[in-house]
Amino acid sequence: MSRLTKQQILAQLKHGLVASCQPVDDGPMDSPQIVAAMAAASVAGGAAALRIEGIENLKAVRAAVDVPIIGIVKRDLDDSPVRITPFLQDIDDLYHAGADIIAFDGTDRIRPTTIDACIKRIQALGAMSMADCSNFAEGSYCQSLGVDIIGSTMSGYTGGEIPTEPDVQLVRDLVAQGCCVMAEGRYNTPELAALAIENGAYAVTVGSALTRLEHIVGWFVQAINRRQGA
Ligand SMILES: CC(=O)N[C@H](C=O)[C@@H](O)[C@H](O)[C@H](O)COP(=O)(O)O
Repeated sequence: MSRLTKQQILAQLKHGLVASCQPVDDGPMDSPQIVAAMAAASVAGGAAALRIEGIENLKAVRAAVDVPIIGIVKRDLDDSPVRITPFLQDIDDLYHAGADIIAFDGTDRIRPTTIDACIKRIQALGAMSMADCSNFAEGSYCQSLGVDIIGSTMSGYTGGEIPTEPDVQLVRDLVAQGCCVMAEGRYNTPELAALAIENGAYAVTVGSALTRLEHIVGWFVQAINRRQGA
């Protein structure tokens, strides 16, 4: 498989929309064929890149599109809250399935593999790295270790109530620190996605609002029910 260079990937990503095609687990759309169709439809709509979970999904998407793919593997571990690409083997598998950028959890929590080891493995393979962080300290730390892209992905997901709005302030702070920032997490409308870019994000990733049909339908139903006082 021919691979994009880092320069080509960054040029393609710049100020672009990344469509995260992650169906609801075990839902009716959770199959590689459907994920590949979502990915192709997203590219047809103008997505600059894709974020894909799981090796089988990644292989199916790689065969269907040419745009850069951010690959992740999600696991539920017994002894760590870290879910996104926790093992070095996951990194190898994602690379060989065709990921251009490999994202991993960059939070400061108990984890099976150090952040440093993840970065070194991704670099050794020649892929680009992305750290999914929840706050400024984590983002700065990952940046200091040489991660290519810092994502705001985990903001709001490491404890407490999940906010409804995206963490635009974190994007601003990381940009001011000199990071190449992927705004991600709850950018649920076109206006919010545009706001991320306005605030200096290199690119913005949108998932639920594009590809989790159960969530989207639920938002509409809830709005109707609220209006009716239900
Ligand atoms: C916290 C976590 O595990 N986030 C995941 C990371 O891959 C996905 O579940 C999100 O859908 C993705 O980050 C995009 O965000 P949103 O769906 O809000 O547009």
